[in-house]
Amino acid sequence: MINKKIAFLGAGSMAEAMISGMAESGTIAKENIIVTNRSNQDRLNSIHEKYGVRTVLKDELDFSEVDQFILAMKPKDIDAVLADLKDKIQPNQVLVSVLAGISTSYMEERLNENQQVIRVMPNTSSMLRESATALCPGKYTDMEQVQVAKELLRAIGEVFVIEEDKMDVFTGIAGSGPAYFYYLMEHIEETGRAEGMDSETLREIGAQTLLGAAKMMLERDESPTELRENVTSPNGTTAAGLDALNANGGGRAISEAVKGAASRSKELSKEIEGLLVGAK
Ligand SMILES: NC(=O)C1=CN([C@@H]2O[C@H](COP(=O)(O)OP(=O)(O)OC[C@H]3O[C@@H](n4cnc5c(N)ncnc54)[C@H](O)[C@@H]3O)[C@@H](O)[C@H]2O)C=CC1
Ligand SMILES: O=C(O)[C@@H]1CCC=N1
Repeated sequence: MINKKIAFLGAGSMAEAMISGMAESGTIAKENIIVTNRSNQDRLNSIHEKYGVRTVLKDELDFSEVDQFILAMKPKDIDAVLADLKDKIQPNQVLVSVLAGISTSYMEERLNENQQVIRVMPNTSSMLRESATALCPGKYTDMEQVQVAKELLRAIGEVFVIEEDKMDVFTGIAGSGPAYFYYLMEHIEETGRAEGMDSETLREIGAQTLLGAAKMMLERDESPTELRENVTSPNGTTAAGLDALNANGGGRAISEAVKGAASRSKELSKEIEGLLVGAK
């Protein structure tokens, strides 16, 4: 068990997914997880009741007791948060950000010299401890603190330490990725319903198919291409399905989804840095 205290700044859906996974994992004691937001006490009460973690409004947080802060607000709120944190956070404390598009250097430049920061990209499967999470440390972050963050994040799934210049594409693949699979399922369910099947059964069938394919990719040595070929009998049903996918731009649509999300991640950084006209 990790004997550190962490504080979430922001208690929205991503924070809740992480809190839920961490609270269940036994990696960190629930009383060492503190959750804050600006003003929504009802939301904090609900998180406390569901997960047994400590909750306080942000202005009531005792900063001195926290080892790692986890920033989990929207990217547009980052400047206000960093300005507020600058003189409160101590050199031995670490700022871990899950914000899409916010670079480690952006945070470092707005905090005191040599501040330890870590950029992370989880996904909402954190809730079931099945996230694919990326991590990259800033320039001044101790390896020991990186290890602590890694161990904590392992409580919510698999952790990949990557170069920061890969963070945008990682966001496009894994941060946003669950949404693509849900979208796929929405269409599968819709098609099955049109053929008279009920939604509940379809959900189970679709999810089990996805889970089986995911496990095949993780546990077998074959590449996705080989696995696909094994399903595809000559002149059979899969070949017909794949032909329809190709004819309708299925492969291209998937690539474009990843590229679109990655490019939005880049764009978010520019908007925040005020380099883009019409920034919000
Ligand atoms: N939702 C997702 O699947 C993922 C989200 N992220 C990142 O997580 C962040 C949060 O996203 P969501 O949870 O979806 O947003 P959300 O809107 O559900 O939650 C944001 C929360 O932050 C709070 N907040 C804003 N300013 C604050 C401050 N100064 N101090 C404390 N709390 C503050 C808001 O009241 C709100 O509760 C975003 O930056 C996003 O890029 C990263 C990976 C996946
Ligand atoms: O949609 C977003 O911007 C966030 C970041 C990755 C997933 N959700």
